[in-house]
Parts: sequence; C-alpha cells; structure tokens
Amino acid sequence: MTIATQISNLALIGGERRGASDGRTLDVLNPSNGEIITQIPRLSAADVDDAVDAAKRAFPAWAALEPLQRAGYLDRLADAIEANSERLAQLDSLDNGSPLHEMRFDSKVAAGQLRYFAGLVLEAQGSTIPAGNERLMYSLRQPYGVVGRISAFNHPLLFTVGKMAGALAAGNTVVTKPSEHTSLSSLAAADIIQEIFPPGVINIITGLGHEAGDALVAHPDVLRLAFIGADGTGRAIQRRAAEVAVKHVTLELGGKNPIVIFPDADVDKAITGALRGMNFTWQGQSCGSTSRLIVHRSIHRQVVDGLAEKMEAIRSGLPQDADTDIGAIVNEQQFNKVMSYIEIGKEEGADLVAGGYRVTDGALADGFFIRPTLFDNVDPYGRLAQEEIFGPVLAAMPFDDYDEALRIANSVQYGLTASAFTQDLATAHRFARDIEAGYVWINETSRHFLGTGFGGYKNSGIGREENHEELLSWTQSKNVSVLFGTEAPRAGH
Ligand SMILES: NC(=O)c1ccc[n+]([C@@H]2O[C@H](COP(=O)([O-])OP(=O)(O)OC[C@H]3O[C@@H](n4cnc5c(N)ncnc54)[C@H](O)[C@@H]3O)[C@@H](O)[C@H]2O)c1
Repeated sequence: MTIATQISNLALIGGERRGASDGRTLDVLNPSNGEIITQIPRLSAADVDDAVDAAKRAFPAWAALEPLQRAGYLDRLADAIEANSERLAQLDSLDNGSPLHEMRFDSKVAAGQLRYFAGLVLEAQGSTIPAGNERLMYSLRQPYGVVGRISAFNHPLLFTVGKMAGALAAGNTVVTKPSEHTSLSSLAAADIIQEIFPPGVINIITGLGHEAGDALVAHPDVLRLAFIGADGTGRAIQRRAAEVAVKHVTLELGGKNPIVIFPDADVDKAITGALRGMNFTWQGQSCGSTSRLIVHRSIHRQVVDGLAEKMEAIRSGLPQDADTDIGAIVNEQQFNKVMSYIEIGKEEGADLVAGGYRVTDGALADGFFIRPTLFDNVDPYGRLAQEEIFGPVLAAMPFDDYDEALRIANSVQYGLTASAFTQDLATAHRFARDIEAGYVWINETSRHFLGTGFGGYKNSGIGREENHEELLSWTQSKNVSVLFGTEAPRAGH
C-alpha cells in the first residue's frame, strides 16, 4: 500500500468526506515516473454549491466565537500539522516532484502561518475617530462570510493550510481549492481538520479550474476571493468574478524577478545568492525565483563561470532520496513548456552555459527531470528574458551602469520580487526605492519572513499576504456614527 492510498482522497464538505455527486474523478500522476498514483474527486458546480452552503451555515457560529477561541483552533491545527508533517511532506513530494526535504520545510511554514495569525486575532481592530463632544464615531472590522481560496501547484500543503489562517482568524468560513495536479496533501490535511474544526468552517474541494474553480469564483455568496496562480488565470478570475458581483479579489501571480549584481558585490556571496534565488530545489517552480541575472560587465565572466560550476554540481534525483537537490517538473505540460523555452533561448542566440536538456539516466528516465539551465548574454528584451518560464532556467545578461541595470530590471510586465548584491549602502537603498517589485532583498535572496507582506507590483498581483494587511483584507470596515448630544452645526460636508 502506498502512502497515497492510505488517505481518504475525498473532498471535505460540511464536515463530511465526499466524492463528486456524479462520481467523476481525476487521475493523479507521479511526475517522477509518469505512473498514476490514485484518483481524486472531479467536483462539479453543484458540489461546489454544497460546499458554499455548508460554509454559509457554519459562518454565524464561527464568527460569533471570541477571537481567542478561533486562535485556539488555529493553534491546534498547527500542532496537528507538525505532528503529521512527515506524511504530509511525503504526499507533496510524491505529487509535485519536489525533493522531500524541501516539502518538509513547507509543513513547518504552514504551521508557522497558522500560529502567526492565531497570534494576530485581536488585531483585526477598528478605531475611534475624533468627532467632538456630541457624537461617538468608531469603525468595526467584520468578516465577509464565506470566502474562497484557489491555489497553484508548487506549495500544495502550505497554500491550502497555511494560507487559510488569515481568513479564519478574521472570522470567515472557507472554501479552498488546491491545484488539480497536487491535491493529495490537502486531502490528507482534511482528515486532521475534520477532527478539529466544526463542520463547514473549512471546506476543501478538488477538481478542475474551469469547473470547480469557476463555480467558486462565480458563486454569488462568495464575495471575497484570494487566488495564487498564473497571471492569465488571475485576470480571467477577476473578469469572471465581476460578471457576478462586485467582489474583493486578491491575486498572487507570476514573476520574472531580477537579481542585480553590482560591481562592488561580494562575488562569492552573489553567486551563492543567485543559485539559491533560483530555487532549483523546487525545480525553479517558484513565483519568487530570481530568474534574470543582471551582472555588471566587470565581474560578469567571473559570476557566470562560478555559477555554472555550482549548477553542474546540483544532483538530479528522485524526490524521496535524501541527497536529491533537484526533482521532477510537476507535469508533462509544464515540462514541455520549460523545454520549449530552452529552444527559444537557443533560437534567440543566447549562450547555453549549463544544462539545457532532459535527464534520461536510469531511474529518472520516465520522469519529467530537467537539468538546471543557464543561458548567458540573453537579449534582455527577448522572450527568454521577458516571459515567466516557471522552471529551472536562469537568464544572465551584462550591464554597464546603474541606469541600464534598472531599465532592464524594470522592463518586464511583472514585479514580484527583486534582489541586489552590493556593498554600497546608497546603491542598495536607491535600488530598493527604484525597483518595481513588492519584495526586495539586498545581499540575499528567496527568504520570506512572516509579518512582512508578500505580493506583487504590476502584473504580479494585487494585495499583500502573510502580514497584518492580509488579516485586515479578510474584513470589511464599517463606520458607526452615534449622536448622543445635540447635533452640532455642520462643518465641512
Ligand atoms: N505570487 C505568488 O505568491 C505565487 C505563488 C505560487 C505560484 N504562483 C504562480 O502560479 C503559477 C503556477 O501555478 P499553476 O500552474 O498552478 O497556475 P494556474 O493559474 O494554472 O492554476 C492555479 C489554480 O487556478 C485554478 N484555475 C485554473 N483556471 C481557473 C478558472 N478559470 N477559474 C478558477 N480557477 C481556475 C487551477 O485549478 C489551480 O487551482 C505561476 O505563474 C506562478 O508564478 C504565484
């Protein structure tokens, strides 16, 4: 019996485990060997209606709890996620092809997010507003009711479990849909959630984006939605939501993030930072990956050669093996997309200096394994440098002065993260000010810190998550004006 057959693999709706009402399922593929692991429910719009109804029924009692009671539930869930972290990480790794040690880290982060928002429950505060002696003026923060989350494939458990914390803390009930490619850990988490939470407070639905996902987006009772995925899908969701009602939609979308190495940088640290920034341990499948390496011409050769050498040492392997550094691309479609960008890089005349091919050795032959790939002298305005690949392909290019580096860095439609390596304080702060990105690292890459607010400029999204702003975004503000004296003469409007 494999680990994937030890979980119920059924959706969680109103506290009960269910398949699709019409019995339809989706095959789950193991990207490391192309085999079908198991099936998950392919829910229909009618099933999603049931989930929203269940969440609606659960809402009044959940919202009426004292905030610290809600925090208690979140803390219990965090404890249980940690207690089950090995099993959850194994499912994520099996499902999405990332090395097991990386997915272990995700359960820790998910538990951390639950604890963070549990600690923040009393901060969903309104305020009192100065209004003279005759009147009391204050604002309330109230939950929306039923809220929806739809998420991408790359951090399955984290996106389902960690990311629901803010919405729950604020008093909403949740319907959440993981990616159809990576739903197993969410369904395993449903076993745990079922034991801790009142029925209907958390509903986990599975299925296709244009079916179950669309039904959630278009449901008239779901007025607050948070989406993690590609920018094209995000725009479609915005449009679709607006057809039905005025909805509060936040979007965590793609990136084509720059890492700029200035001439005074510590070169060894910059090389390590560039390597880490690409998140090769998730096969480069990270929205925050710094996938454009913009290096000052004076150290360009040194950085590119040093990086290529380190990339050659990255070990491709089965996700479950302890010494694997890079695993499999999540599915065939994504694999083909990455391979097509490698061809585009060649056609655009860039120099291929590392990787650029599928791994076909031994046990990896049937999986979607691609070697870490580095192109140099990439046209900054060509497709390889402008479009999100979401795979282990890094595009390097030289620059001559600060203005040129900034022009290249800001030339893409995205603005999620950015990184700069420099020892000069003025350059560091100028860059942080001038770069069009929601999250900036100086002399490091690829770190998230709870409480700091993750999200993008431009086509990388709307809204910030993992901070106080996110908590407030799950509430609506209501102003209350109480006249208890004599109405004062009108001032202003
Ligand atoms: N900014 C962030 O925090 C962040 C984090 C992770 C991934 N991403 C982005 O996600 C993308 C990769 O993930 P993906 O391939 O899973 O993205 P995707 O857009 O293909 O799918 C994401 C989710 O949307 C659902 N979906 C698809 N079409 C839908 C529709 N019409 N209506 C409702 N739901 C629909 C899918 O079923 C899935 O659950 C990349 O662009 C990456 O940069 C962003």
